[in-house]
Amino acid sequence: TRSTRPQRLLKAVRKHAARGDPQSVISAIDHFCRHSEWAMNIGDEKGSILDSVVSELNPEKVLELGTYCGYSTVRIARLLPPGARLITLEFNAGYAAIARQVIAWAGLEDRVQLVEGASEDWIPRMKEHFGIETFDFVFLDHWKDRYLPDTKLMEDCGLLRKGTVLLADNVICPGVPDYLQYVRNSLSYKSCYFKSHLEYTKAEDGLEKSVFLG
Ligand SMILES: Nc1ncnc2c1ncn2CCCCCNC(=O)c1cc(-c2ccc(F)cc2)cc(O)c1O
Ligand SMILES: [Mg+2]
Repeated sequence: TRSTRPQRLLKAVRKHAARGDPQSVISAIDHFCRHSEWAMNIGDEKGSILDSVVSELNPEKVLELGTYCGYSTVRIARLLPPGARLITLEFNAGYAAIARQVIAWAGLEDRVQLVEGASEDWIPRMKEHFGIETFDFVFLDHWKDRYLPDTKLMEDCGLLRKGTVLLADNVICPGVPDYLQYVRNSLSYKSCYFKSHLEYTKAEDGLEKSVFLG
């Protein structure tokens, strides 16, 4: 049977990236998506904005919603100190299987925990299952109609603290209007928009950075 796009992306990583070298994994995926097949990774342009937010914050506890092939997982994890932990949730078993291998190829498996399942099922279990009190940084890149309900769920589960940063991908394309309206109008968030482009295209997209005020 035909291979899947994530399988072809992993093959390109194995062919062109050096084991244990996260930057070469990032470059191999960006090259594949620009010159072979578009894929819904955050990409290099929005990825640089993600890098700057993570580097400035230096988070210890990170949650990523929506792993896909692990591109943003690698971008974030490569910037974390070895003691820091990144938990990434992926609903699709096929994507998760590829992401595990991409993360391992980058040599970052020691600070990444990939969990298969739906965000709404796992968010309420973060404390008892992973011993997490609160997250310092949350990257939202999963189903666009789950951004808002999952943010409210994280609030209700006490997973956000004064200063926790939420960074949301695709706030223009595909778009998350209900989430944007909430974080931009709620007195519990200080929000700002980073204008950019949809990965590997000229279409507008951007990231919304929202600091939880407690
Ligand atoms: N743990 C969990 N819980 C719930 N859902 C979960 C999950 N884990 C995964 N999912 C399910 C997410 C499926 C992928 C989400 N991302 C997207 O849908 C996405 C789409 C585009 C796009 C833009 C323009 C186009 F023309 C076409 C596509 C770009 C992006 O950067 C995207 O992130
Ligand atoms: Mg995205």
